[in-house]
Amino acid sequence: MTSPSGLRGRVAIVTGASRGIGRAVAEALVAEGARVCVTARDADGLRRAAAELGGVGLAGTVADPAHLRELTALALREFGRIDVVVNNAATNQPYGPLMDADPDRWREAFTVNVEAPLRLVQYAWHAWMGEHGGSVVNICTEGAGHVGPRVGAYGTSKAALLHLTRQLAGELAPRVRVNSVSPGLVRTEMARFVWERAEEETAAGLPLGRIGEPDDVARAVVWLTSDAARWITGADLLVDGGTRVRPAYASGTDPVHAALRSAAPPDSPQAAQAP
Ligand SMILES: NC(=O)c1ccc[n+]([C@@H]2O[C@H](COP(=O)([O-])OP(=O)(O)OC[C@H]3O[C@@H](n4cnc5c(N)ncnc54)[C@H](O)[C@@H]3O)[C@@H](O)[C@H]2O)c1
Repeated sequence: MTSPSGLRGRVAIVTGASRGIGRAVAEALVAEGARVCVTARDADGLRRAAAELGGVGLAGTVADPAHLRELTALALREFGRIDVVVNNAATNQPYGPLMDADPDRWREAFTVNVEAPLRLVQYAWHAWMGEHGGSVVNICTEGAGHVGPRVGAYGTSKAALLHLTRQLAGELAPRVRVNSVSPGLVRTEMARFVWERAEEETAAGLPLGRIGEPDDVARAVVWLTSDAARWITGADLLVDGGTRVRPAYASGTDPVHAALRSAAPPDSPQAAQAP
């Protein structure tokens, strides 16, 4: 029987899958009947994850193109096809002000967060997807549009990944769909330094009233890879509890919205008397 998502029997490569969002994505894909080939730097965590997922794993860094080539070869050798690539692994060190940015760390952000996703898609395209089709999801961030303290390299690299997503969507259509998911604050190790300090305030400022869990993001990723999203490419799906509508509906402090709230509705008697 085919699954409604069309993912049963398909094969997915997921990077950064030993924990957090990547792990949840791999679990959700397996729940849909897909087989997974996973990678992460942490060899023990990855071995455990691959075993629990019933998939295969190869520990290493996505910064190394040879590792990505081996990963692609492993998926083909073990499963004979590659239908889905999820570029999830990323580095997010607090880099400090850009005027003091260390060139090596700046390069690291772009190597891991931008170049590695491109390389993996290149290898998967040439090995399988270019001929047989497939779908790619890049994990960006809701924060890519914001200017923030100490995160300039990360934000800039993720903004580049957003554009890479659109560029690839154009170049690889109609064979391969390429989309991105942009999470807000999610309870993972990477963001621990934020949610440990500011979970309550962040949740209070979100229309949906809580920070994200890895599975919230995984469901969106799986949907984008599935046949349900078959006419979607080049899109970015925000999975963020409503961050973009926060000023209007949650904080009530935006002066424009305060003025709008106090203005009379167009069919009220006050509005009719207005000059
Ligand atoms: N957690 C959040 O609030 C949040 C918000 C927006 C975007 N994101 C994005 O979600 C994605 C997943 O982040 P997370 O929060 O689950 O992080 P995490 O730190 O919990 O997990 C990261 C995973 O990536 C792997 N990884 C990191 N660098 C790697 C490398 N060079 N090579 C191979 N594997 C590597 C780690 O081993 C781990 O498995 C990232 O792209 C991140 O930028 C996270």
